[in-house]
Amino acid sequence: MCGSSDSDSHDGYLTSDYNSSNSLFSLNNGYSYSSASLDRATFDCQDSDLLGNHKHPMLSTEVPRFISNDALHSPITLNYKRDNDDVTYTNAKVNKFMIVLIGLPATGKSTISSHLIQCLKNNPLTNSLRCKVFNAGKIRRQISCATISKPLLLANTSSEDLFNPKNIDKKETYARITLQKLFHEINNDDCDVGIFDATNSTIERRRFIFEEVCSFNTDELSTFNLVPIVLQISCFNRDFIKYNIHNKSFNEDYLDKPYELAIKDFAKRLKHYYSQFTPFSMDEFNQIHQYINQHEEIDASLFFFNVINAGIVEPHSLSHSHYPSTCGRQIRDTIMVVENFINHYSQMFGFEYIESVKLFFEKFEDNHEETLAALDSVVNDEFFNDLQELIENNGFS
Ligand SMILES: Nc1ncnc2c1ncn2[C@@H]1O[C@H](COP(=O)(O)OP(=O)(O)O)[C@@H](O)[C@H]1O
Ligand SMILES: O=P(O)(O)OC[C@H]1O[C@@](CO)(OP(=O)(O)O)[C@@H](O)[C@@H]1O
Repeated sequence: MCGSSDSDSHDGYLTSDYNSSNSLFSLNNGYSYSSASLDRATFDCQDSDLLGNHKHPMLSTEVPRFISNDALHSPITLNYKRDNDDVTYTNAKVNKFMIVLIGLPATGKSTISSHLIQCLKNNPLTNSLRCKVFNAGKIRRQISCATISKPLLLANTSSEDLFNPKNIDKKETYARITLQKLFHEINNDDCDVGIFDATNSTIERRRFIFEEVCSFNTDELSTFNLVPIVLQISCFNRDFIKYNIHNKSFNEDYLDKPYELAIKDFAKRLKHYYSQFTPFSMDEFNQIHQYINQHEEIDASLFFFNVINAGIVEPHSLSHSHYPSTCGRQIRDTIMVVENFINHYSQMFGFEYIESVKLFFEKFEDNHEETLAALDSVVNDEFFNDLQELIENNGFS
């Protein structure tokens, strides 16, 4: 066990000075932002042994050959007939789903979201659900590009750096706008599964999100009930991280930047995130569940899944599901499909990804291109040791 322990902070969570009138989601005031109290809650680190895996890159392990190409390419579907007449209601409201992603930058959150959507679309139980990703980075770029018409201005000073913890308020604003967009589209019945794609890397952020979910669900004017699913994406393998950083240097933030500058900037961003990140734990799950039950005055549903190292680390012991006592078929079906996706992620998508990583490094070693040398010079052992130290200083080892 690691991380601080402070029993008062449990109360801080449960007695946040939050109310529906200062909610982000308010049908009467669609553009207000709440200021939830940000007391730090207790964190009981149950995943600490996993974080230690940095020291043992797993790429040397052969990708299992028993997986056929078919299994790699076609998402597994369940032989289970959907009963279209069975619509689940909670508090007389129709259920919709919100997937709250958690994970450091470049762990694969956006990629795995698109895989999940593919899987939901391919399953007869869930293919009628309209899924949409709400990406905080995309919203940030839309807003900042509209004002400065550039992909991302690289910061020269810490006060210019959006990802420096000093500037957390700016970053929170983009996240809130993104969340607001998700609630708005759910409420307008434009979407049935909203994926909130952001790092959601602090307990404070997650507390805010769940306060908003409660506010949405208890708002008399809203017609829908949101069923929250936490999906934590972790990546501890150094080769995976390095490959992902390389790919991140081509995203919209860096379109107009030279490769080396992009790599350096993204590496700096990662360090900021490692210094603040708190993984989601069962302790936090229980606190959130208790909070939702109290505020919604029902036996609320809450689900928690993990994808670790592209699914090659078995996450079963970390996942947790709380089905409400009167759980309808639609919730059970949807969760079953999500659970199936998680449990078979490596076969469906993970091994193919690992093949790409292996190919990348093989090519990299055979033909050490000048531009890629920049990757080695920035994302090296020293960098990984710094990340390890940052996360340890943050209370995890
Ligand atoms: N599971 C995965 N399958 C395929 N590619 C992946 C996977 N995870 C990461 N990647 C690669 O890493 C890059 C960064 O992943 P991304 O999904 O953008 O991470 P995040 O959303 O967590 O910042 C992607 O562009 C992709 O090339
Ligand atoms: O506000 P948080 O939760 O950090 O998440 C949003 C941030 O995550 C990032 C992290 O790199 O997402 P993305 O890579 O998907 O664009 C930033 O672009 C974005 O501003």
